[in-house]
Amino acid sequence: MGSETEENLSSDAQNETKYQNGVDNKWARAAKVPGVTPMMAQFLEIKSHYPDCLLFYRMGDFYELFFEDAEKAAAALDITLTKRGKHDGDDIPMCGVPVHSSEMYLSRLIRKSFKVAVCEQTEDPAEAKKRGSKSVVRREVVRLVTPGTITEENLLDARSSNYLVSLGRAQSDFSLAVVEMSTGDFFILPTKVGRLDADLARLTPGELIIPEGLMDDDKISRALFDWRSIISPLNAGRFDSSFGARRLEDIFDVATLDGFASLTRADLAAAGALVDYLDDTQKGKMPRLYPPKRLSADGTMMIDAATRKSLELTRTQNGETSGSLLSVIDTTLTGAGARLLAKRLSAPLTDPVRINERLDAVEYMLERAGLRTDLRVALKAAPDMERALARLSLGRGGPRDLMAIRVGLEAARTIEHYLTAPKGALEDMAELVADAVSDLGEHEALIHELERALVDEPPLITRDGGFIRAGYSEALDEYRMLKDESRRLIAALEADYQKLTEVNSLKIKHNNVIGYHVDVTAKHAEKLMSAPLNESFIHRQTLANSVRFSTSELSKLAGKISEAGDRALSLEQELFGSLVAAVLEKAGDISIAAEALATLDVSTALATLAENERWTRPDVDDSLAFEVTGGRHPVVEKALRAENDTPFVANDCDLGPDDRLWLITGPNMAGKSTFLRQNALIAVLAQMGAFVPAERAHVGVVDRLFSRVGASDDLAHGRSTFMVEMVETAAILNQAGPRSLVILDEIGRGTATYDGLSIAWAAVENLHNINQSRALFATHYHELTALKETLEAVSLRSMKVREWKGEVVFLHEVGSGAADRSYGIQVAKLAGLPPRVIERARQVLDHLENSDKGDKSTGLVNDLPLFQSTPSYHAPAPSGPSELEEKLTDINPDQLTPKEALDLIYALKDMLPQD
Ligand SMILES: Nc1ncnc2c1ncn2[C@@H]1O[C@H](COP(=O)(O)OP(=O)(O)OP(=O)(O)O)[C@@H](O)[C@H]1O
Repeated sequence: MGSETEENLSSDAQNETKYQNGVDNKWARAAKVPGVTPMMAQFLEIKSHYPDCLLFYRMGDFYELFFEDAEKAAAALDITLTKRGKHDGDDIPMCGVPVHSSEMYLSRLIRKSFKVAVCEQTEDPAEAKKRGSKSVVRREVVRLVTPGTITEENLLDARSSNYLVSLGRAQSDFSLAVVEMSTGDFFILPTKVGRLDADLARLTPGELIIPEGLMDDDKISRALFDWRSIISPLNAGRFDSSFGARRLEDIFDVATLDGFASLTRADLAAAGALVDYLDDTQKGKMPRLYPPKRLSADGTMMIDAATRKSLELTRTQNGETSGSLLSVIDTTLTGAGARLLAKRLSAPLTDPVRINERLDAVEYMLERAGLRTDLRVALKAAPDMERALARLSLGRGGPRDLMAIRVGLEAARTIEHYLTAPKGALEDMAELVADAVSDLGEHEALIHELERALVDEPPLITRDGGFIRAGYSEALDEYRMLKDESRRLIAALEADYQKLTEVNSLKIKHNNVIGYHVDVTAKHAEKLMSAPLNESFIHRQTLANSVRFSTSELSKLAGKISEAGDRALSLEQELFGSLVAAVLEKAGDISIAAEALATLDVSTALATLAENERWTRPDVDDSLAFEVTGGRHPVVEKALRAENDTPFVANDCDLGPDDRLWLITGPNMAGKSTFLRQNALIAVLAQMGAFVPAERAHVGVVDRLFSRVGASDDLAHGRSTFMVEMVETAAILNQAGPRSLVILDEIGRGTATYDGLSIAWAAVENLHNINQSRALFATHYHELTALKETLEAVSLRSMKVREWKGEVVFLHEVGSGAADRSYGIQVAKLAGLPPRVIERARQVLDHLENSDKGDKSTGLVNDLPLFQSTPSYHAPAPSGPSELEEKLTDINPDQLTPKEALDLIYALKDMLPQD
């Protein structure tokens, strides 16, 4: 395809969607080019409806991709790009993936945010032939696979949620509708442009659908900037609120939505478009959805994207899960439990009552070690019922999904027994645990049915049968017996034929091409091909070492076997259908039980964590206290332990009304950032309902948490380090209130000293007087400590260090008062800056500290010309080859054995000056 067409193509693809009536895009036009083959015309016609998807076009055992789809997929999957035929004079690029391993390729494409339209052959090629020799087999897109709508076990991460989110708008109101297709969770989160980024950061969706044209609004486009790679713009007509209301009424089969939480127009716009998109991608097979819950944004701690990133709640700054807070606290045993824990961590609560309910459940488990061990053994065996159920309801489930339900319900039964069996258990049970017990429910009939029906280790898919247990269906047993019986008859026939032909090596064999046949070696073939045996034995095939025959008796028997096999298979599939129906009938109760298991998993996991790590229950209330005794940073503590078993130094933090703004000074590497972050993490942990890494903690609920700890360039946004820092600081100073907790680390350091100091100064004043938040402010500007005189709630703290033989030793202890010096040069020395640079820096520092007026740096140049003052830092001129150099000259590397070479390296190292 020429480059001119290429250009038209991309703009076409963006502007056109399949929802326009009568598609007229480059694909539709290409289908009409003279000379296009019927197959290519069909491909182009189908592709014209899915311009923004890669079209997996089924051809036999492969999905083929053509044109730019092929180029994109070949690059993304690292597979060979070839060509097939020509279109309008140009080669058609092509690549293909085998159907049997297509899931692996799909998962790679989905991870790279592609969408795939799966186009299958929907008629038998023989049928197509009847319409004429040139007719093409009918094909249809049966499913759109998009990052937010996958349900397959191997495409999903078992331990994290995969949300599909839709953004609806009605004038200035915004709403996010959220579905997790793999579990049926459906909720609505009202939002505002200002908190859109924070809300999305809380959800980290796999895919975000928005009305086309929304990004034209500058503010919205800025808020959505970080999410651009997962956005699918859809025709704005699909975000109409009255259309949305009708869609929801249809799906939930209700005449009015009044029974649901009252939904605003923005909610309906978002939810309607979401449901419509699901319907569309699943080609009418709607997943089972719970009625939407409307979450109140007020019920959770607001944490913006920058804060989440800086605190590394669920991912580290590099995007990895390992090393995040979640990775350290996650000791859950089930996928659903892990997902629930991540959800709680992403949305800590602000209502002390609800927080304490969660804490009660953790404490309940903590106090009962024996019970907890039993529960954890049972939980470990519990499969992911939520996801199995979703696959079954979409018609994508298999026998193992039924098995997952059975085993999951059995685990629920065992767990319920453990929880309720002890005497008096119900009386002092924590409320959430008691709720979970009642939610586990009673599923005896279904368990029993599935136990009777399924073999112990069923196959993944239904295609080949073999998953129904003998004894479950008389008819099935009979077909199976017939099949076995016929097999026995075949064995008998083989013996008969051996006798008849007097060929003892004669065998009856089976293969997929010619089915059952008589097989003899070439040596005996002649006998069977001559009279009288040739009357019964009909020659089929001659191979190098054997010759194959069929007989009418054998064909009859084979027919019986295959008939019995077919009947058995279709009966098994029928039985599968009824079992799925029986499960789906109880879907609501099963989901509730699955959720209860997840809650218990989280409570027991957090209790286990608390016990192992010596974490304590925080006091959480409505006060404005933030009082932590002996607090630790869970991730740094774990890293120190793993590295060299260094103990973590615990520190207190008390942001009472008179001391609500701590100004912390101290050298680099002394542990300021760690201290700041650990207090933010303690607030998050406490409010998600977990125990905290401290001896004691009293947390008055925090409504918004802000953290600006270190910054880096944001090249994608075209922002320098300083700009990023200022944008984030602006967000804090504009939004934080008296109930907020603010963590600010070294703001203003990315610019000229006085500018930076002035900004930091003004920021502290603003935080103290206007925002009045509880705040930890770490700085290198010792000048700021003067603010203590004018701002009454400012408290000065410093990281303690000790000097020892000119070196600085970090104690990692937070003490009162300001730091006496910054020790920057000592730290630089530790980092390995050359001694001459360190010495020179000391001179410069002395000079700066001693000159107190005028332009210090001009004075510096005059007083301390660099090269005049540093000759002694050059290494003394060598007077001849050193011992080391001599030794090196003597070495002949080619004559050394590896062992000698190693010894030599040790010897050379020993010769280095011992300084
Ligand atoms: N309380 C502590 N107990 C033990 N080790 C600690 C403690 N706090 C910090 N450390 C160790 O010190 C290192 C530096 O800590 P941190 O990054 O918090 O220092 P900083 O003062 O913020 O430095 P900078 O100003 O250079 O960012 C940590 O990586 C950790 O290994």
